[in-house]
Amino acid sequence: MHIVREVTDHLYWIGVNDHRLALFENIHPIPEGVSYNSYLLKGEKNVLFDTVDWEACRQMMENIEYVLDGEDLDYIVINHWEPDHAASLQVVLEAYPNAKIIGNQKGFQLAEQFGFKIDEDKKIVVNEGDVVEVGDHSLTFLFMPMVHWPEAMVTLDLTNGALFSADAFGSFKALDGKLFNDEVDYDREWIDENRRYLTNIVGKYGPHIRKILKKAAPLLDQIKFICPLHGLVWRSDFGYLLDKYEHWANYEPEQKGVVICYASMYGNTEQAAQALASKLCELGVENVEVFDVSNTHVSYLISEVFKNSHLVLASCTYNLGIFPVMKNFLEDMKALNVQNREVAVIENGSWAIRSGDLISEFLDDEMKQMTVLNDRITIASHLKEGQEEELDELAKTIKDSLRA
Ligand SMILES: Cc1cc2nc3c(=O)[nH]c(=O)nc-3n(C[C@H](O)[C@H](O)[C@H](O)COP(=O)(O)O)c2cc1C
Repeated sequence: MHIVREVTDHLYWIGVNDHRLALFENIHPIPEGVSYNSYLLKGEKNVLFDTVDWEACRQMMENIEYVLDGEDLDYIVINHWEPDHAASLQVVLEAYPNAKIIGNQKGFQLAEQFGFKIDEDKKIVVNEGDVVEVGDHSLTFLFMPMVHWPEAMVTLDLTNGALFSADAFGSFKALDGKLFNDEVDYDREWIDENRRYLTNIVGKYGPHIRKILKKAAPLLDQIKFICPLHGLVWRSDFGYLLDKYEHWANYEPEQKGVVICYASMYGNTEQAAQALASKLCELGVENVEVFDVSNTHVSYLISEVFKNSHLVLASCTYNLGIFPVMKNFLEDMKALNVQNREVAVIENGSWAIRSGDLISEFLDDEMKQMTVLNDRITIASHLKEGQEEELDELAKTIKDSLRA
């Protein structure tokens, strides 16, 4: 049975939802699933835009067959050769051997590396800005290297205004029947999974995202649909989405808020984190969130850090080092280029307390523009009664800094 939705006249979403995959890229949990989007234009020439993960191939093939309704496939545009989008290409080619493949030079190199067998006379190699006529539609191409692979490009159908944006503007979360951004309450139901996808997968490439946003700006008037390879199709409210991307790509927080992340074995560091959270809330600070680093997948922590302006790192000492899960979180922040945040540190230890110094050194030496607030709290095993004042001071410092 086909599962197809119309994007606009003659253009169909023929993608597939996946609720079975536990870990996207075998690393990021996706409890709400993911969609692999593929699109089919049925016109004077029939054009397929990207394919789907191997896992989802059978459903996509049924969808293609239904839309083509006995006609042949003329072209396949591959914007991105990552296997969750290109893996099913070989099967499509076997079913529709006359189809020509439109891609860029780097993409075809990758295709060869991944073992695709594509006849030379089937390849149409495009350069940035080329216009290719496919029947009554004209396609043009913008390259967006490292968002998030080197060959990635977007294709704009100049005839109907559909931008096939590859992984840009993509999101975790299965569509489950919905297709358009205006069919959901995006800010409530989708933005967190969108942010988690973007920040963890292409967070590192903020400057590259800025470049493609700049390149695409003059074309904005012509874009009527943004069709990413994961998540919803956008047909309204582009400003909302672009604003979010501007923040993420510039490493600017979306809101004033405090993310308290603690790493604790016996609960004493945790107690300090919770006490600080309660004091902040009592002072009227909004957007306070607390996370146990041991029990929260790091992709959620990264997403929260991109969203908020302030971070509290509370860690016990472990073999003269930072507690391993906290160290991993720091390394991940560094790898994803997190920067420009205000940070407070709480340390704990029972005989040689080192975690505070080490966290501060990491923030100063390994990351960019991370401002460490002065009032570090040091706990010798368990918070002493007299330390309440220190917590009050820290809460006040954070509040003042949020106001600045
Ligand atoms: C394997 C292991 C290594 C530790 N290494 C250190 C250390 O190097 N320096 C130190 O002061 N405390 C060390 N500790 C003790 C804890 O950091 C300390 O008891 C701390 O108060 C625990 O905080 P928590 O209650 O939040 O887990 C270690 C504990 C364990 C189990």
